[in-house]
Amino acid sequence: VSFLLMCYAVVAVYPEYLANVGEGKKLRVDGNIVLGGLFPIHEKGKNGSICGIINEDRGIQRLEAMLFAIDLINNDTNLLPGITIGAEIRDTCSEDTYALEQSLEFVRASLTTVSASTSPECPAEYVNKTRQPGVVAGVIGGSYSTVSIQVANLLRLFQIPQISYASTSSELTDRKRFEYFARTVPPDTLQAKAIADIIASFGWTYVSTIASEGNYGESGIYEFTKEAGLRNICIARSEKILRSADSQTYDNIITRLRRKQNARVVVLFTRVEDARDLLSAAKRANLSQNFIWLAADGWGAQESPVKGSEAVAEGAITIELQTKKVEKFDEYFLHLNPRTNKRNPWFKEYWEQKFQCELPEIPEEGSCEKRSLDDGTHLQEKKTQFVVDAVYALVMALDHMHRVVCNETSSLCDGMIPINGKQLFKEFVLKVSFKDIVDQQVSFDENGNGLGRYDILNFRRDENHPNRYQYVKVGKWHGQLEMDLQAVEFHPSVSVLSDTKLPM
Ligand SMILES: N[C@@]1(C(=O)O)CC2(CC2)[C@H]2[C@H](C(=O)O)[C@H]21
Repeated sequence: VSFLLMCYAVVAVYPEYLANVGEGKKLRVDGNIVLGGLFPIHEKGKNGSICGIINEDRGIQRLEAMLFAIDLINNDTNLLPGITIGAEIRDTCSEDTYALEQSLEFVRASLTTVSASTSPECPAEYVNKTRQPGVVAGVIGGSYSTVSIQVANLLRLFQIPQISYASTSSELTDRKRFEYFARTVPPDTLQAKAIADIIASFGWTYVSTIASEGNYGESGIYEFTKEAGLRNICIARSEKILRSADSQTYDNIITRLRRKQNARVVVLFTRVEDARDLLSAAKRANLSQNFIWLAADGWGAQESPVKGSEAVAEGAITIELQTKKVEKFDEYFLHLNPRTNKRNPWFKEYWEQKFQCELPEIPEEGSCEKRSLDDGTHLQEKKTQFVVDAVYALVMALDHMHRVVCNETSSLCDGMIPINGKQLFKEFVLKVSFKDIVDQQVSFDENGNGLGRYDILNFRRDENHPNRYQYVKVGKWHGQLEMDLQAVEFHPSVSVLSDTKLPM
C-alpha cells in the first residue's frame, strides 16, 4: 500500500512537482558513465529556511573528495579504459526530505510522465525498471542516516546502487528494506559496543544518554542501551532532542541531567548541531562540575561542536571511525581557489564564509582572492577516506562488470546500455575487495557494511599551547577495546584518582 501511495504521489504530481523540484544548484561533470553524489553542502536551515550555512568539512571537503577520486580514476588506464566517469552531485542541506527531492533528479529519466487523470493505481510502467540513458549508474551518499534511508527507499524502486561513506545507523543493515544500499563504514551496533566497553573499562555503572531525533540517534542509543544491559550499566536518564529543539530545550535537558547527581557520564548519539547546542547550554548553566561527555561519531573529531564551548567539552571522550589521512587529497584540496575551481558551484560561497570576505563578480587580485586554504589551519575531514573508497568501490564494480559483460572492449557495449543495476549491485558491488588509496582493505560484509574500526579520542588542552584544545587519540576498538585509561585527561572539576571510581 505504501508503495502504491508513494507511486501515486509521484505519478499524480510528478510532472508539475518536478517542474520546480531540483531548482537547487547541482554540480555536473559529463562522462560516459555518470555517478550521482549526495553531500550535506549546507547545514539544516533555521527560522523556516531549508538550507543553512555552508558545511565546510562534512560538505565541501567530502564533495571535493568525490571529484578528486573521479579525477584519479579518469587518469587510470587500468580502470574502465576508454570510458570516462562523470558526476552529478546534489546538496542535501542535511535534511532527508530535501535530499529526497534532489534524488528524484537522479531517476527523472526513468519516470514516464503520464497525466494525473489516469487511475490512481500505479502500474509498473510508471516506474520503468530498465535503466534509461541519463540515469546515474549509482549514487555515492548520503552522510546522515536519515538521508540515506529516504534515498534508499527511492533508489531501490529503480534498482540503482547506493554506497554511503558516513551513514552508520544499524537500521540500514536491513537487506529487505535496503537491498541496493551498501556503505564503506560500519553499522552503529559496533559503535555502541565500543562505547559500552569504554564505560565498563572505567568501572562506570550509572550513565545518562542523549539521542538526536531520527534514525541515527535513536537507533544508536537503542543499540547502546542493549549493550549497557549486558554489562550491568544502568541508564539514569534518557533524553531525546527533537528536530524542533530551541535553546530552552537544551537548557531543560542540562537541568534534568544535573538532577541525576551520580550519573556524571553522558552518552551522546547526536547530530553535530545538537552536540554544539547542548555544549552551549552546559556553558550557560555554568556547572560547578563538568559532565564527562562520551560521544559517538556525530560529534567525532569535529571542531564545530566544541567551538566556543571548549571549557565544558574538556575531558570528553569521542569516537571516530578509524581512517587514515589521504595525503594526495590534501595536495589537491589545498590548491583549490575560486579562480580555477569553477566546476564546484558552491565553492565561492564556501570561500566567502570560510575567510569572511567577499569575492567580486569580476575576478580581480583582491584580498579575498589572495587567501589560501594552505594557511596551516587545514584539518582533513575524518571520513575523506570513506568517500574515496565509496567512489572506487562503485567504479571497481563497474570495471569488473564491463570486463564480464563487454568482453574487454574499450567502450560501453550494448550489454551496459543501459546498466542493469540489479546485476551491478548484487554480482559486482557486493563482491568488491581491494586495497584503497591509503592501503586499507575495502570490502562489504553480507549486509553491505564496511569494516568496524574506531579511534577513541580525548578532547583536552594542548599541553604545548594551554589556551588551545585538541583531540588526542587514546585508544582504538576493532572488535575489542584497546585503551590506556591513564592516558585520558578529564576536566579538572572531575576528581578521578587512579584507584577510585566516579560516584555512581
Ligand atoms: N554517522 C552519522 C549518521 O547519520 O549515520 C552520524 C551523523 C549525524 C552525525 C553524521 C555522520 C557524518 O556525516 O560523518 C553521520
